Amino acid sequence: MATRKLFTLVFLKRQGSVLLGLKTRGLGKGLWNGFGGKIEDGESVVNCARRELREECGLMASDLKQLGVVKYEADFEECASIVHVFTSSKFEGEEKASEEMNPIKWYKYHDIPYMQMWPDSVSWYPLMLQEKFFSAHVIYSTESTIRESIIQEYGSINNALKLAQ
Ligand SMILES: Nc1[nH]c(=O)nc2c1ncn2[C@H]1C[C@H](O)[C@@H](COP(=O)(O)OP(=O)(O)OP(=O)(O)O)O1
Repeated sequence: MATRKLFTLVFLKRQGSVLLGLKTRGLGKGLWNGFGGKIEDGESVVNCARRELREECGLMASDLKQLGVVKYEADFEECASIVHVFTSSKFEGEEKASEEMNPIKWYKYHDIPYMQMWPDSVSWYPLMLQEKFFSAHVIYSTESTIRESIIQEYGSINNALKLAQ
């Protein structure tokens, strides 16, 4: 079986806005995104989501809910990436930028800067913003060109999780 890298990605929501950060380094540098990163050995998916959120924007979420799974493949890479997507609208702590995400900013849903984000974001953010359960399977042919994208909406997270198996 091809190797896979596992990630989390968290979106905090407040009154029609979502908190995004500008990534300063590594994968997705220079692009706005939610908060997340690689799942460490022995770490549960939800604990990774909590940890990365706190590390990258200073906030702690008390009701993280998994909405979806995004699977990324690329014609020029052996390894697939599985991203577990969460949301929360209950959080506390001191909101602050970090070394990895700077600045951080609340964006109204209609003002999300899709032109400065991963090209696949626009295809599944609408489901995520509406709190729908979903899966997205995205295949890139170059770093900025999507060759194929299959987005599906479900009644529960269980079907979406099949993409992570
Ligand atoms: N095509 C894509 N579209 C998207 O919206 N998010 C993506 C994506 N590919 C990866 N991501 C997300 C997953 C994850 O939340 C983040 C990348 O995580 P990183 O590589 O920064 O992980 P870490 O924070 O563990 O890294 P370091 O601390 O720098 O080692 O970007």
